[in-house]
Amino acid sequence: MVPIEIDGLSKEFPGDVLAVDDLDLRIESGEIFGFLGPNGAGKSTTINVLLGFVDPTAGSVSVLGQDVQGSEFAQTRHRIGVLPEGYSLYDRLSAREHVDWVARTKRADDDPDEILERVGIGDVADRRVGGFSKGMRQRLAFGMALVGDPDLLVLDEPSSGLDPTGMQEMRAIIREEAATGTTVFFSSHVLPEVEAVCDRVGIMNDGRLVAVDEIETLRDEITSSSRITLAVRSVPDELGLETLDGVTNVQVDGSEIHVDCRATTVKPRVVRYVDDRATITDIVSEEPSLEELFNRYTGDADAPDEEAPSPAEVTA
Ligand SMILES: Nc1ncnc2c1ncn2[C@@H]1O[C@H](COP(=O)(O)OP(=O)(O)OP(=O)(O)O)[C@@H](O)[C@H]1O
Repeated sequence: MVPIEIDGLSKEFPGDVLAVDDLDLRIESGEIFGFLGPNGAGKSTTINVLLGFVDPTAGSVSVLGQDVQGSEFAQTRHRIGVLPEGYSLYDRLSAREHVDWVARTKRADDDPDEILERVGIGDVADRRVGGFSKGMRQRLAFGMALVGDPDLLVLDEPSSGLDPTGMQEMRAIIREEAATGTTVFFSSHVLPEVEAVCDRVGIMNDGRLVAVDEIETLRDEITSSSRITLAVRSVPDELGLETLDGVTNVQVDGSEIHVDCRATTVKPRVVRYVDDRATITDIVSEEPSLEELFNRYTGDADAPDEEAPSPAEVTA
């Protein structure tokens, strides 16, 4: 059974807003999938369709083997752990009461204290949530998503409000969940977090999925962005590196040779080529960051977590 299968999904909102445009996506069991895109790209809409909260305008979506529009889907929801965007908590209830409430709704026998301990707020289990900081609320919402040992975790911006330690702890839990076969689908603007934990990423832009693959493969697809710098004792005259297949640019700066390659796989050939002609004293290999990939695929020169651009400003 494929945990998430999306075929030709489109969602149009009134006012001619095409939030999701003909999306095909398949997520495999146990996979940690990062769903990226600038503000307004269509991530939350896709997630809302996945959870059966929003009906598609076109296409079909099946989650844990069930059509999200079918009458059986209500039961399937119990097997999904969700951390939605803009979740609400009850200020007068304690953290334990929140987890307990989800456990009862899901008919799960989890020990709320164990869950709260796991997400790092075991010591405030009895405190009313009204006085919680943003990070504490986020940890609680994440804990609520973990109730019932879900087969699928759908997390919308899970690290929002978390400090670096909180992010690390959340990543560790995500990995633990995936190791036991849980599929994790999460949207994020925090690119290092995505890079650290995801098997594959999908990049949405203006309602369309503009890239989907392992980060390494996406890197390789970005031409001339993969750079290697070789320090040599002395640069030979007429090195001729430009003629090497896959090399897109060569710059010599003193005793350093900067070489742009079409793919990371070209780099070993560059090293061998130079090694045959000079004495190499140092090698520095640079990869484009996920942020560069993101900007490249979304055509957005600004940082991805800047203020929301209008849909018209987000171009493919
Ligand atoms: N209920 C709605 N009614 C009308 N338009 C909507 C509705 N929900 C979303 N949209 C529009 O659909 C587009 C996609 O929005 P969506 O919230 O899916 O983007 P997103 O990628 O999740 O953005 P963000 O990163 O800002 O959360 C936007 O243009 C948004 O204004």
